[in-house]
Amino acid sequence: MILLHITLISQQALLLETLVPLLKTSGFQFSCVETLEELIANSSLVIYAPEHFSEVELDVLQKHDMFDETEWIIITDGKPNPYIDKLMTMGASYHFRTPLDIDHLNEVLQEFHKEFQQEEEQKSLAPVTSTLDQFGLLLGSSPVMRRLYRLIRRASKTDTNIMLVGESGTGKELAARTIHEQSLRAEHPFIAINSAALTPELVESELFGHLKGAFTGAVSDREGCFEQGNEGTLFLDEITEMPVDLQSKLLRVLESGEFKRVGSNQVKTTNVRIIAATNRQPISAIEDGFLREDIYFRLAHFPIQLPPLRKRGKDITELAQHFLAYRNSVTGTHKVLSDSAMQVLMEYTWPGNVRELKHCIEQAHILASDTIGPNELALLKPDNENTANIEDIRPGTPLKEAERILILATLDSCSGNKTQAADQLGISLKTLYNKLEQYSD
Ligand SMILES: Nc1ncnc2c1ncn2[C@@H]1O[C@H](COP(=O)(O)OP(=O)(O)OP(=O)(O)O)[C@@H](O)[C@H]1O
Repeated sequence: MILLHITLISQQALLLETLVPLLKTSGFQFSCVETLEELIANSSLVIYAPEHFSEVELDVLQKHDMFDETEWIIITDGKPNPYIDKLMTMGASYHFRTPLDIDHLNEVLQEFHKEFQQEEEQKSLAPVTSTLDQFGLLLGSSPVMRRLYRLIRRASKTDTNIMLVGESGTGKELAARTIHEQSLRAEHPFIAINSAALTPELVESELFGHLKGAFTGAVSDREGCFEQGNEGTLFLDEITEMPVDLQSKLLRVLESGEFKRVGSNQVKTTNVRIIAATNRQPISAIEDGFLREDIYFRLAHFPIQLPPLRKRGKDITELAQHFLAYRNSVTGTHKVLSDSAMQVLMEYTWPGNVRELKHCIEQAHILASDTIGPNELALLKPDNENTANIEDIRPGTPLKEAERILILATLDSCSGNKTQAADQLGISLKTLYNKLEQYSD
């Protein structure tokens, strides 16, 4: 049996009297200490009931990254305290106020116990291709990823709309699928739509469907995502690229659950959960006119930030090992990464995040005979043909090749931000997507 540990930190006699019997029978291994400093490592869950909570305690928690691997339940007398608010934004799970609702607390403990146990069981079943933790479809063991897993776990239990914010290639779609698969809607469809990859007319018809003859090319009636995804989850990727007038229509559906197919007057109803994603920071997208403020507030009950790969420390090399192990298993090879290649991977800034890393390893696996060294990390080499070197454009360079180099170089100078690159190049985001797709073939 897996033993999970819970620690209570409190010096309050009355509270101890109520809590100790509950915790002793909660299924966790239990210990009780008086101060934060005495907290032992490897508790899965901590219940912290400080008499006073000030900047000093907050500092201790922050300094030791105490939220990275442990779930925290805070108990206070409920008086307003800005440091407690900060604590909650740092990743504490629950805040209970005295007098305690013991039944609710017990429910929460049982939920955590079940979740932890499932996690441990999954870990022991996982194939040993790497040492990375996996949560749903996401891989990564870094503190920032663990925090993300916690947020996702909490979000999955609710039915509110969600906004995922993160650079391109950080795994927003994987996160959305994970939330869906862990939610009560898991048995129903997950429908993904990328607003940037469609023309404004098509986005509307994709979302709401259309009647035959509603526009040129509408040769038959068609269901949109809101109908197909009824009872399920609708993933709206690149929401900030959706035309603003369409965002108003979307807002109406979010408020009323009602919509009309393009070309129809018949009102239909839908029950979908929206998970929207963007690689722009929402507040600046609102300021720049790319996102309606009201839609942001509708969607951002639960804003979740996905960390860029460069902030994920050792995840970089472990993900590289994971992608390599996968290629090895598919092709029956045993190729390895050299230490110097690992060093190069750690030093690179990864503007394209995990997607870029995956492609880089896949390509290196093809190029290397046994050992992948810095030379095989093709995407990172400045003189490689895949790298866009603007000096390579000369009179006589084939137009298509010049265009490819220019597009990739612009994307590189915008740190992988496609919207910004498309703006600078004077082309639509849709065109940029299409071009990049051609280059990846
Ligand atoms: N944490 C992760 N673990 C494993 N694979 C990942 C992770 N994050 C991203 N990937 C891989 O990287 C690629 C891009 O992921 P995904 O499409 O989810 O990113 P995104 O943030 O939605 O990108 P974009 O904004 O460009 O649409 C996929 O191949 C995915 O499998």
